[in-house]
Amino acid sequence: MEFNHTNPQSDRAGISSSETAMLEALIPGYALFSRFLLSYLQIDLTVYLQQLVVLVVFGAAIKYTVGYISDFVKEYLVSTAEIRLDDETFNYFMYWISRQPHMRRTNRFVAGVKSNGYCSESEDSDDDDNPDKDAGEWDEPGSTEGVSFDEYWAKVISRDKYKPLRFTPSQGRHIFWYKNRPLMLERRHQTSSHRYVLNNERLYLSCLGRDASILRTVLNEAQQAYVQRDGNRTIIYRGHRYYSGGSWNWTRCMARSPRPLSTVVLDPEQKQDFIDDIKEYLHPRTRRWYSNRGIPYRRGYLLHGPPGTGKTSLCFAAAGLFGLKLYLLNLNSRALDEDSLASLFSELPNRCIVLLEDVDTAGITQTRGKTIADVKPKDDEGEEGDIEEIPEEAVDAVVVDEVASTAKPDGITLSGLLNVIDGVAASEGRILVMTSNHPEKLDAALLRPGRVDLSIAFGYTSQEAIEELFTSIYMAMDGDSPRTSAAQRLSNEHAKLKIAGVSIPNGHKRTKSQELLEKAKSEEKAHQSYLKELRLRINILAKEFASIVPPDEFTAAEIQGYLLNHKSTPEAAIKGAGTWVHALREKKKAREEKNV
Ligand SMILES: Nc1ncnc2c1ncn2[C@@H]1O[C@H](COP(=O)(O)OP(=O)(O)OP(=O)(O)O)[C@@H](O)[C@H]1O
Repeated sequence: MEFNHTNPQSDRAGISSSETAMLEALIPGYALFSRFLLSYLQIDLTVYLQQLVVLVVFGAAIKYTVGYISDFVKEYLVSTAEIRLDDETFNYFMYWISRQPHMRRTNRFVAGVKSNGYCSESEDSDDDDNPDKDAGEWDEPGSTEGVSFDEYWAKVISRDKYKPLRFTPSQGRHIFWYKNRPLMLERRHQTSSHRYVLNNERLYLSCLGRDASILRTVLNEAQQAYVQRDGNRTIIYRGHRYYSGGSWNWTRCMARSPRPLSTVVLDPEQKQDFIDDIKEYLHPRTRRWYSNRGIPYRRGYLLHGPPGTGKTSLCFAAAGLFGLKLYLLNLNSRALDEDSLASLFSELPNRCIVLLEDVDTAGITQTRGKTIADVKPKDDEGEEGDIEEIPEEAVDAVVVDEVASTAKPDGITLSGLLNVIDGVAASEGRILVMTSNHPEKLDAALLRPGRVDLSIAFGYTSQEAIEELFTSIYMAMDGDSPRTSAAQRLSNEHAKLKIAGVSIPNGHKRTKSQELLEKAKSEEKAHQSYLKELRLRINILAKEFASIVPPDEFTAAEIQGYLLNHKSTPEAAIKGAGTWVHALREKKKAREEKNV
């Protein structure tokens, strides 16, 4: 029965080789590994093959089942909100969570002096970073009296040294309770192929159940907390990208106290025109009016004039007056290409001011100068209003040709800018303000109505403006004077006592509250008469100062700079004005000669 005789060794070897081949196909390197074990450790893997296969299959089944269950849970039993780093919601949430009680108990956290530690900007996101707050503390009723500057300053400096630490959740998963419901936050780094990505994070906020309303509530609350902290401050954003090669985004860079419009010295009519124009544009009926007529709802302004004459200040004051956010973009950045510019403009909110400063230096001025001259008849040159005479199609046709021949390898071209300002896909609802020191260098196409609807010329300071600047520096303003604070304090105390119903014991005719009120009234009266006297005195000094400083020769910035050197001594400012004028003239002359 030789035929039936079986050699277990050869049989096993036979099974082994076929199975090894099969396993080799499934697990590359299996044959080598099993031979290695057999030769050096005398372990025959084929003996354990069945167990191994069962183990692998079991493992795979468990993995699959867990994955399936996890997917099922995620899909049907859990709701999740994804928050991306480049969106402002990330700031809202991090700010909010850093102030939650559970962050004091968690054992895994990121410690930092900013709640959003990823931000490269010097964002004054925390209340503690707000310089207005320091000033406010100094003004606080009672704080000025009996507190010397040295004491106050020591307090501020010590607080600056010990910036409060903010704690935010670290990478990974965190469970916390919100309104008696468990929520899970996952902070995750996204892997990126970019070498320069320092931090590319996402947050995933989940709750049990398919009803995600609790997540919306959390995020709304976070937004409210973040926005409330800003109060009436003007929020400034900057076009920015986190890393080379990354996408451009608007990054919040600071929140500043609004600048009162009255502090911008400009021809009152021009100032009013600008403000009225914006007001009219923002009116809801105007939006409807535009849309009924198929006109794109956009408004553009050009503020032009020498440096330091108040262009940026006016724009900033307007943003504060209308409570609009200010979006700054530097067109000079070589890294900014046309696609990025278009994407930035497409992300603008419905109502905001976009400020493009010094457009004449953005390298887009010469791009079409020659071409426009070609299109324009020679005898039309220099006449105002000729810009509109250029047929639109001709201009646009030229743009394409010209761009093809002059497009730079980096930076933006004029056509790119024109497209985002009023191309078919251009954003609506925003107010565009461009500033320029040399409007004559700007291309006519950039200035045509629809792109620039109102131009405001800023010039050197006139005699009235010099007087106004002088008055604005030396005139007492709200909060300047401790007297105002004292009167305010007394009045507040009176109100508090009134609310608390505090009164002097029986037998006394007048309540303490009444006494305080009368004291506050008399202090206020004295303060008002002091202000009246001061106003009269400052007006006389302002005229004197304006008679020394020649009109239409210096910028407001130059005059303001000089007056700031004599901040509390107007008489000294007048005394030194003649010498200052002479010195500044010499300086300017020397600069001009150097430039020639
Ligand atoms: N018309 C003005 N009224 C009040 N302050 C002014 C005026 N012009 C300039 N200043 C002061 O001068 C400084 C510079 O002003 P601002 O930045 O607005 O000038 P600008 O015209 O935008 O200058 P640039 O062209 O260099 O950007 C600010 O501190 C501002 O307070």
